[in-house]
Order: sequence, then C-alpha cells, then structure tokens
Amino acid sequence: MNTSSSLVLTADNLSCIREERILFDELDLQFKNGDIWQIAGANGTGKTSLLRILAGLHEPENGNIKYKGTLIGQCNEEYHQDLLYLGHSPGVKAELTVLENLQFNLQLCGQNTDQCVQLLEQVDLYGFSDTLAAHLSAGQHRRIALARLWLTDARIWILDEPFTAIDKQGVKRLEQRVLEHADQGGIVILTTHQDLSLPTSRYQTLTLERVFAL
Ligand SMILES: Nc1ncnc2c1ncn2[C@@H]1O[C@H](COP(=O)(O)OP(=O)(O)OP(=O)(O)O)[C@@H](O)[C@H]1O
Repeated sequence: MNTSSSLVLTADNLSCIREERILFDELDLQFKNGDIWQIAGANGTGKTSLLRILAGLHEPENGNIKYKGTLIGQCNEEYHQDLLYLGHSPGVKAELTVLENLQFNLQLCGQNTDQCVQLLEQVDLYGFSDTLAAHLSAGQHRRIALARLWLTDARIWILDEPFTAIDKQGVKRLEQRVLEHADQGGIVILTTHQDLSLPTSRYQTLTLERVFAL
C-alpha cells in the first residue's frame, strides 16, 4: 500500500548545484516504511550530494525535505535520532583496537558492551579483537563502521557506498541486514556501483544522469 499517510520522508523539488553544474533539478522523492532505494549513477553524478542533502548535512539549492510532514530543520532532534548516516569515511578510530572501537560504538548506541563478541562474529572480525584499527585491511576497517547496522535503533539508514572494499560474503550479509531492517519497517537509502542481489521487487533504483554546466 502506498498511501501518503505511510510516507515518512519526502523530498520536494530538490535541486543541487556544485561548481556551476546542475547535479539534479526538480527531484521529487518519497520514502515510506519498508522501502529500500538504491541511488545509482556514474562517478560525479551527485549521489553523495543527494544523500548528504537527505541527511540534512548539506543545503539544497532549492526544495525541501520533510520527515513525517515536518521540515527536517524544524524536527529538532527527532530526525537525527531516527537517522543513521554512514558516509564515505567510516568514522573508525585508528588508534583503538577493533574491540575498543566496537565497545565505543556500543556505548554510543547506549547498549551493553557484553554484546561485543557477538558483534565481532556478525561482522566477521573474530580473532582481530586486539588488532589496532590502523593495522586492518580496508574492508576490515569498513566492517567496524558497518557494525553499527547491527546496533542502531534508527529507522532511516542512509548509507554511502556501504559495500566498498567488502568481500562477496560480506556484501551478502549486509544485503540481508538491509532487507531485515526494511522488513521490520525501516527505510534504507544507499548508493552502490554494484548490482544488488536482493529480489528486484524488493527495492527501487533512482539513477542520476551525467551533470551538465549552467
Ligand atoms: N564540497 C564540494 N564542493 C564543491 N563541489 C563538490 C563538493 N562535493 C562534491 N562536489 C562536486 O559535485 C559533483 C558530484 O559529487 P558527488 O560526490 O555527489 O558525486 P557521486 O555521484 O557521489 O560520485 P562518486 O560515484 O564518484 O562517489 C562532483 O563533480 C564533485 O566535484
């Protein structure tokens, strides 16, 4: 059912200009509970810019974003409490071990640090608990950041290239996690240059086209 009452996040008439290039213009988007959206497009077409605008981290040239009918700038803390944004830089502390990073994330999410062992298994970092994050591979480093997908209570996930540097098995696991979240009524908006292997009926794709100059 796609009624306006089930719309949680809406973007109206969005446009974004960077370096005198229109990245997108008059974009209307509607996200409802259970939605998975893939934002696709070639390098530089504005995928990250769009995600940052949706997350309230960058102002669009025109248009607005509403969360449950209220402009996100007027939602006070509610929108940010309900949002998990994972950007390009994973937000992992290089000087801490894997375990310390996970404990830090658990504390940030107000959760019991006893779950660390389970979390290490979920992100396939078992055996690396005492390794400094600075000494991990790119994919292992990213897995620490992605562990937040197993911790968060946020309803809306905005994930910028979550699969980068992740191996096939890891991607499968992440896709399952994304599906599970959406099946529980969450919303996932993600960018990826890879094809998703989720059932095509289960997600929608928005493809941004090449930029053009003003
Ligand atoms: N902070 C910024 N200041 C000026 N221009 C920017 C800024 N961030 C991005 N741009 C420009 O906006 C355009 C789109 O960038 P964006 O990162 O949104 O693209 P993308 O589709 O996510 O690309 P990729 O697939 O390479 O990650 C690029 O041409 C980029 O140079």
